[in-house]
Amino acid sequence: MYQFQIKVPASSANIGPGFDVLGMSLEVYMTLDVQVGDDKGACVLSYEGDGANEVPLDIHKNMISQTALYVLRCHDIHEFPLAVKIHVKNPIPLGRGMGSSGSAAIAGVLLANELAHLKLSKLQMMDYVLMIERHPDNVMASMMGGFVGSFLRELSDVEKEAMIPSASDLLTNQGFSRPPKGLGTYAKLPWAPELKALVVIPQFHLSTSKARSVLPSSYTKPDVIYNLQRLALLTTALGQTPINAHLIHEVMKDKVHQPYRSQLIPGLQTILAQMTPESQPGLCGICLSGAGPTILALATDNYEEIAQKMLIIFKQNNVDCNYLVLSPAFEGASVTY
Ligand SMILES: Nc1ncnc2c1ncn2[C@@H]1O[C@H](COP(=O)(O)OP(=O)(O)O)[C@@H](O)[C@H]1O
Ligand SMILES: N[C@@H](CCOP(=O)(O)O)C(=O)O
Repeated sequence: MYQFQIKVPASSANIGPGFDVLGMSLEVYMTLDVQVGDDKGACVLSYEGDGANEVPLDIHKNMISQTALYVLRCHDIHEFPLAVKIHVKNPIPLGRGMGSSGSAAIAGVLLANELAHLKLSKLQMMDYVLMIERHPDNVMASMMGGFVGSFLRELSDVEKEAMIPSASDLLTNQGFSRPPKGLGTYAKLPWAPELKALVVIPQFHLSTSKARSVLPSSYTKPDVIYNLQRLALLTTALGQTPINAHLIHEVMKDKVHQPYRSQLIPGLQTILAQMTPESQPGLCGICLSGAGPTILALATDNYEEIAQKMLIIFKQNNVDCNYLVLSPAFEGASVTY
């Protein structure tokens, strides 16, 4: 018998104008305590934490084990190689824009990699993660750690066919294809040590698929230019000391996803309009975290005061929230024996 622990941080993706491009890992960790037996046998899942009442424990329905089984199938292995007990502790809130599904997919790929001794590198494992999550920003940050920019490789027509089965078909084994190799490329970006992430987490779920369904299929040239100009400066502005709060506030503005998603998040527009470095000393930039409804405020001080102001605006919109002040999880996902 042997045991190991998988640890995967949460994430906050997009960071304003970097839709599907930028992400930061957050030091809230989902852990899997894994005990592997000596013989063949069942895979038994147990779970505590956020979503304990809704996350299925059937290995063919749970996203972590489904992802692990998908990776094993890609290596012509059709069940867990040995009996295994997996205890999941998950403090990452589900369906809130803090990357819970991405972290679950990463945990599943790391699990398969260990159980079948696949010896895949983190970047190779990302090919499987990206078949499930399809956008790189949140998962690349959780896997690699820190503040990360990423993109997906352009695919040939043959490779595009591999992407035809939906993630849900791959997970439920209704469809099958292996990932194209080298799908994701990333760079770790500088992060000023005085910057912390204040996440204000509304008490309602918004699935990423619903939040993507309200986005338009095309954008105007001025809106694209607006985001590109800010994105270019943002990648430097968040790494500079001393912090330039006014610059950060301006370059975290977005016209590609937030305006469309505000219909799903009561209070978002007011928060983005009212919360500025002038009105809230210590605040730098503010944006939707991932697909929402969580708000990410980057700040250097006065976290409690900034959070309370946002809680009041959400309350005026009948939304209750809690909040956390977090640093980036610089190490990313890990496995320890
Ligand atoms: N630890 C987990 N174990 C199993 N499934 C999970 C876990 N975390 C997330 N999920 C799945 O991912 C869904 C949420 O994903 P999504 O809508 O993308 O929101 P998020 O912004 O939290 O990633 C959950 O409803 C659940 O199906
Ligand atoms: N770029 C994606 C990021 C989704 O992140 P999540 O944390 O909400 O899963 C998007 O904005 O749709």
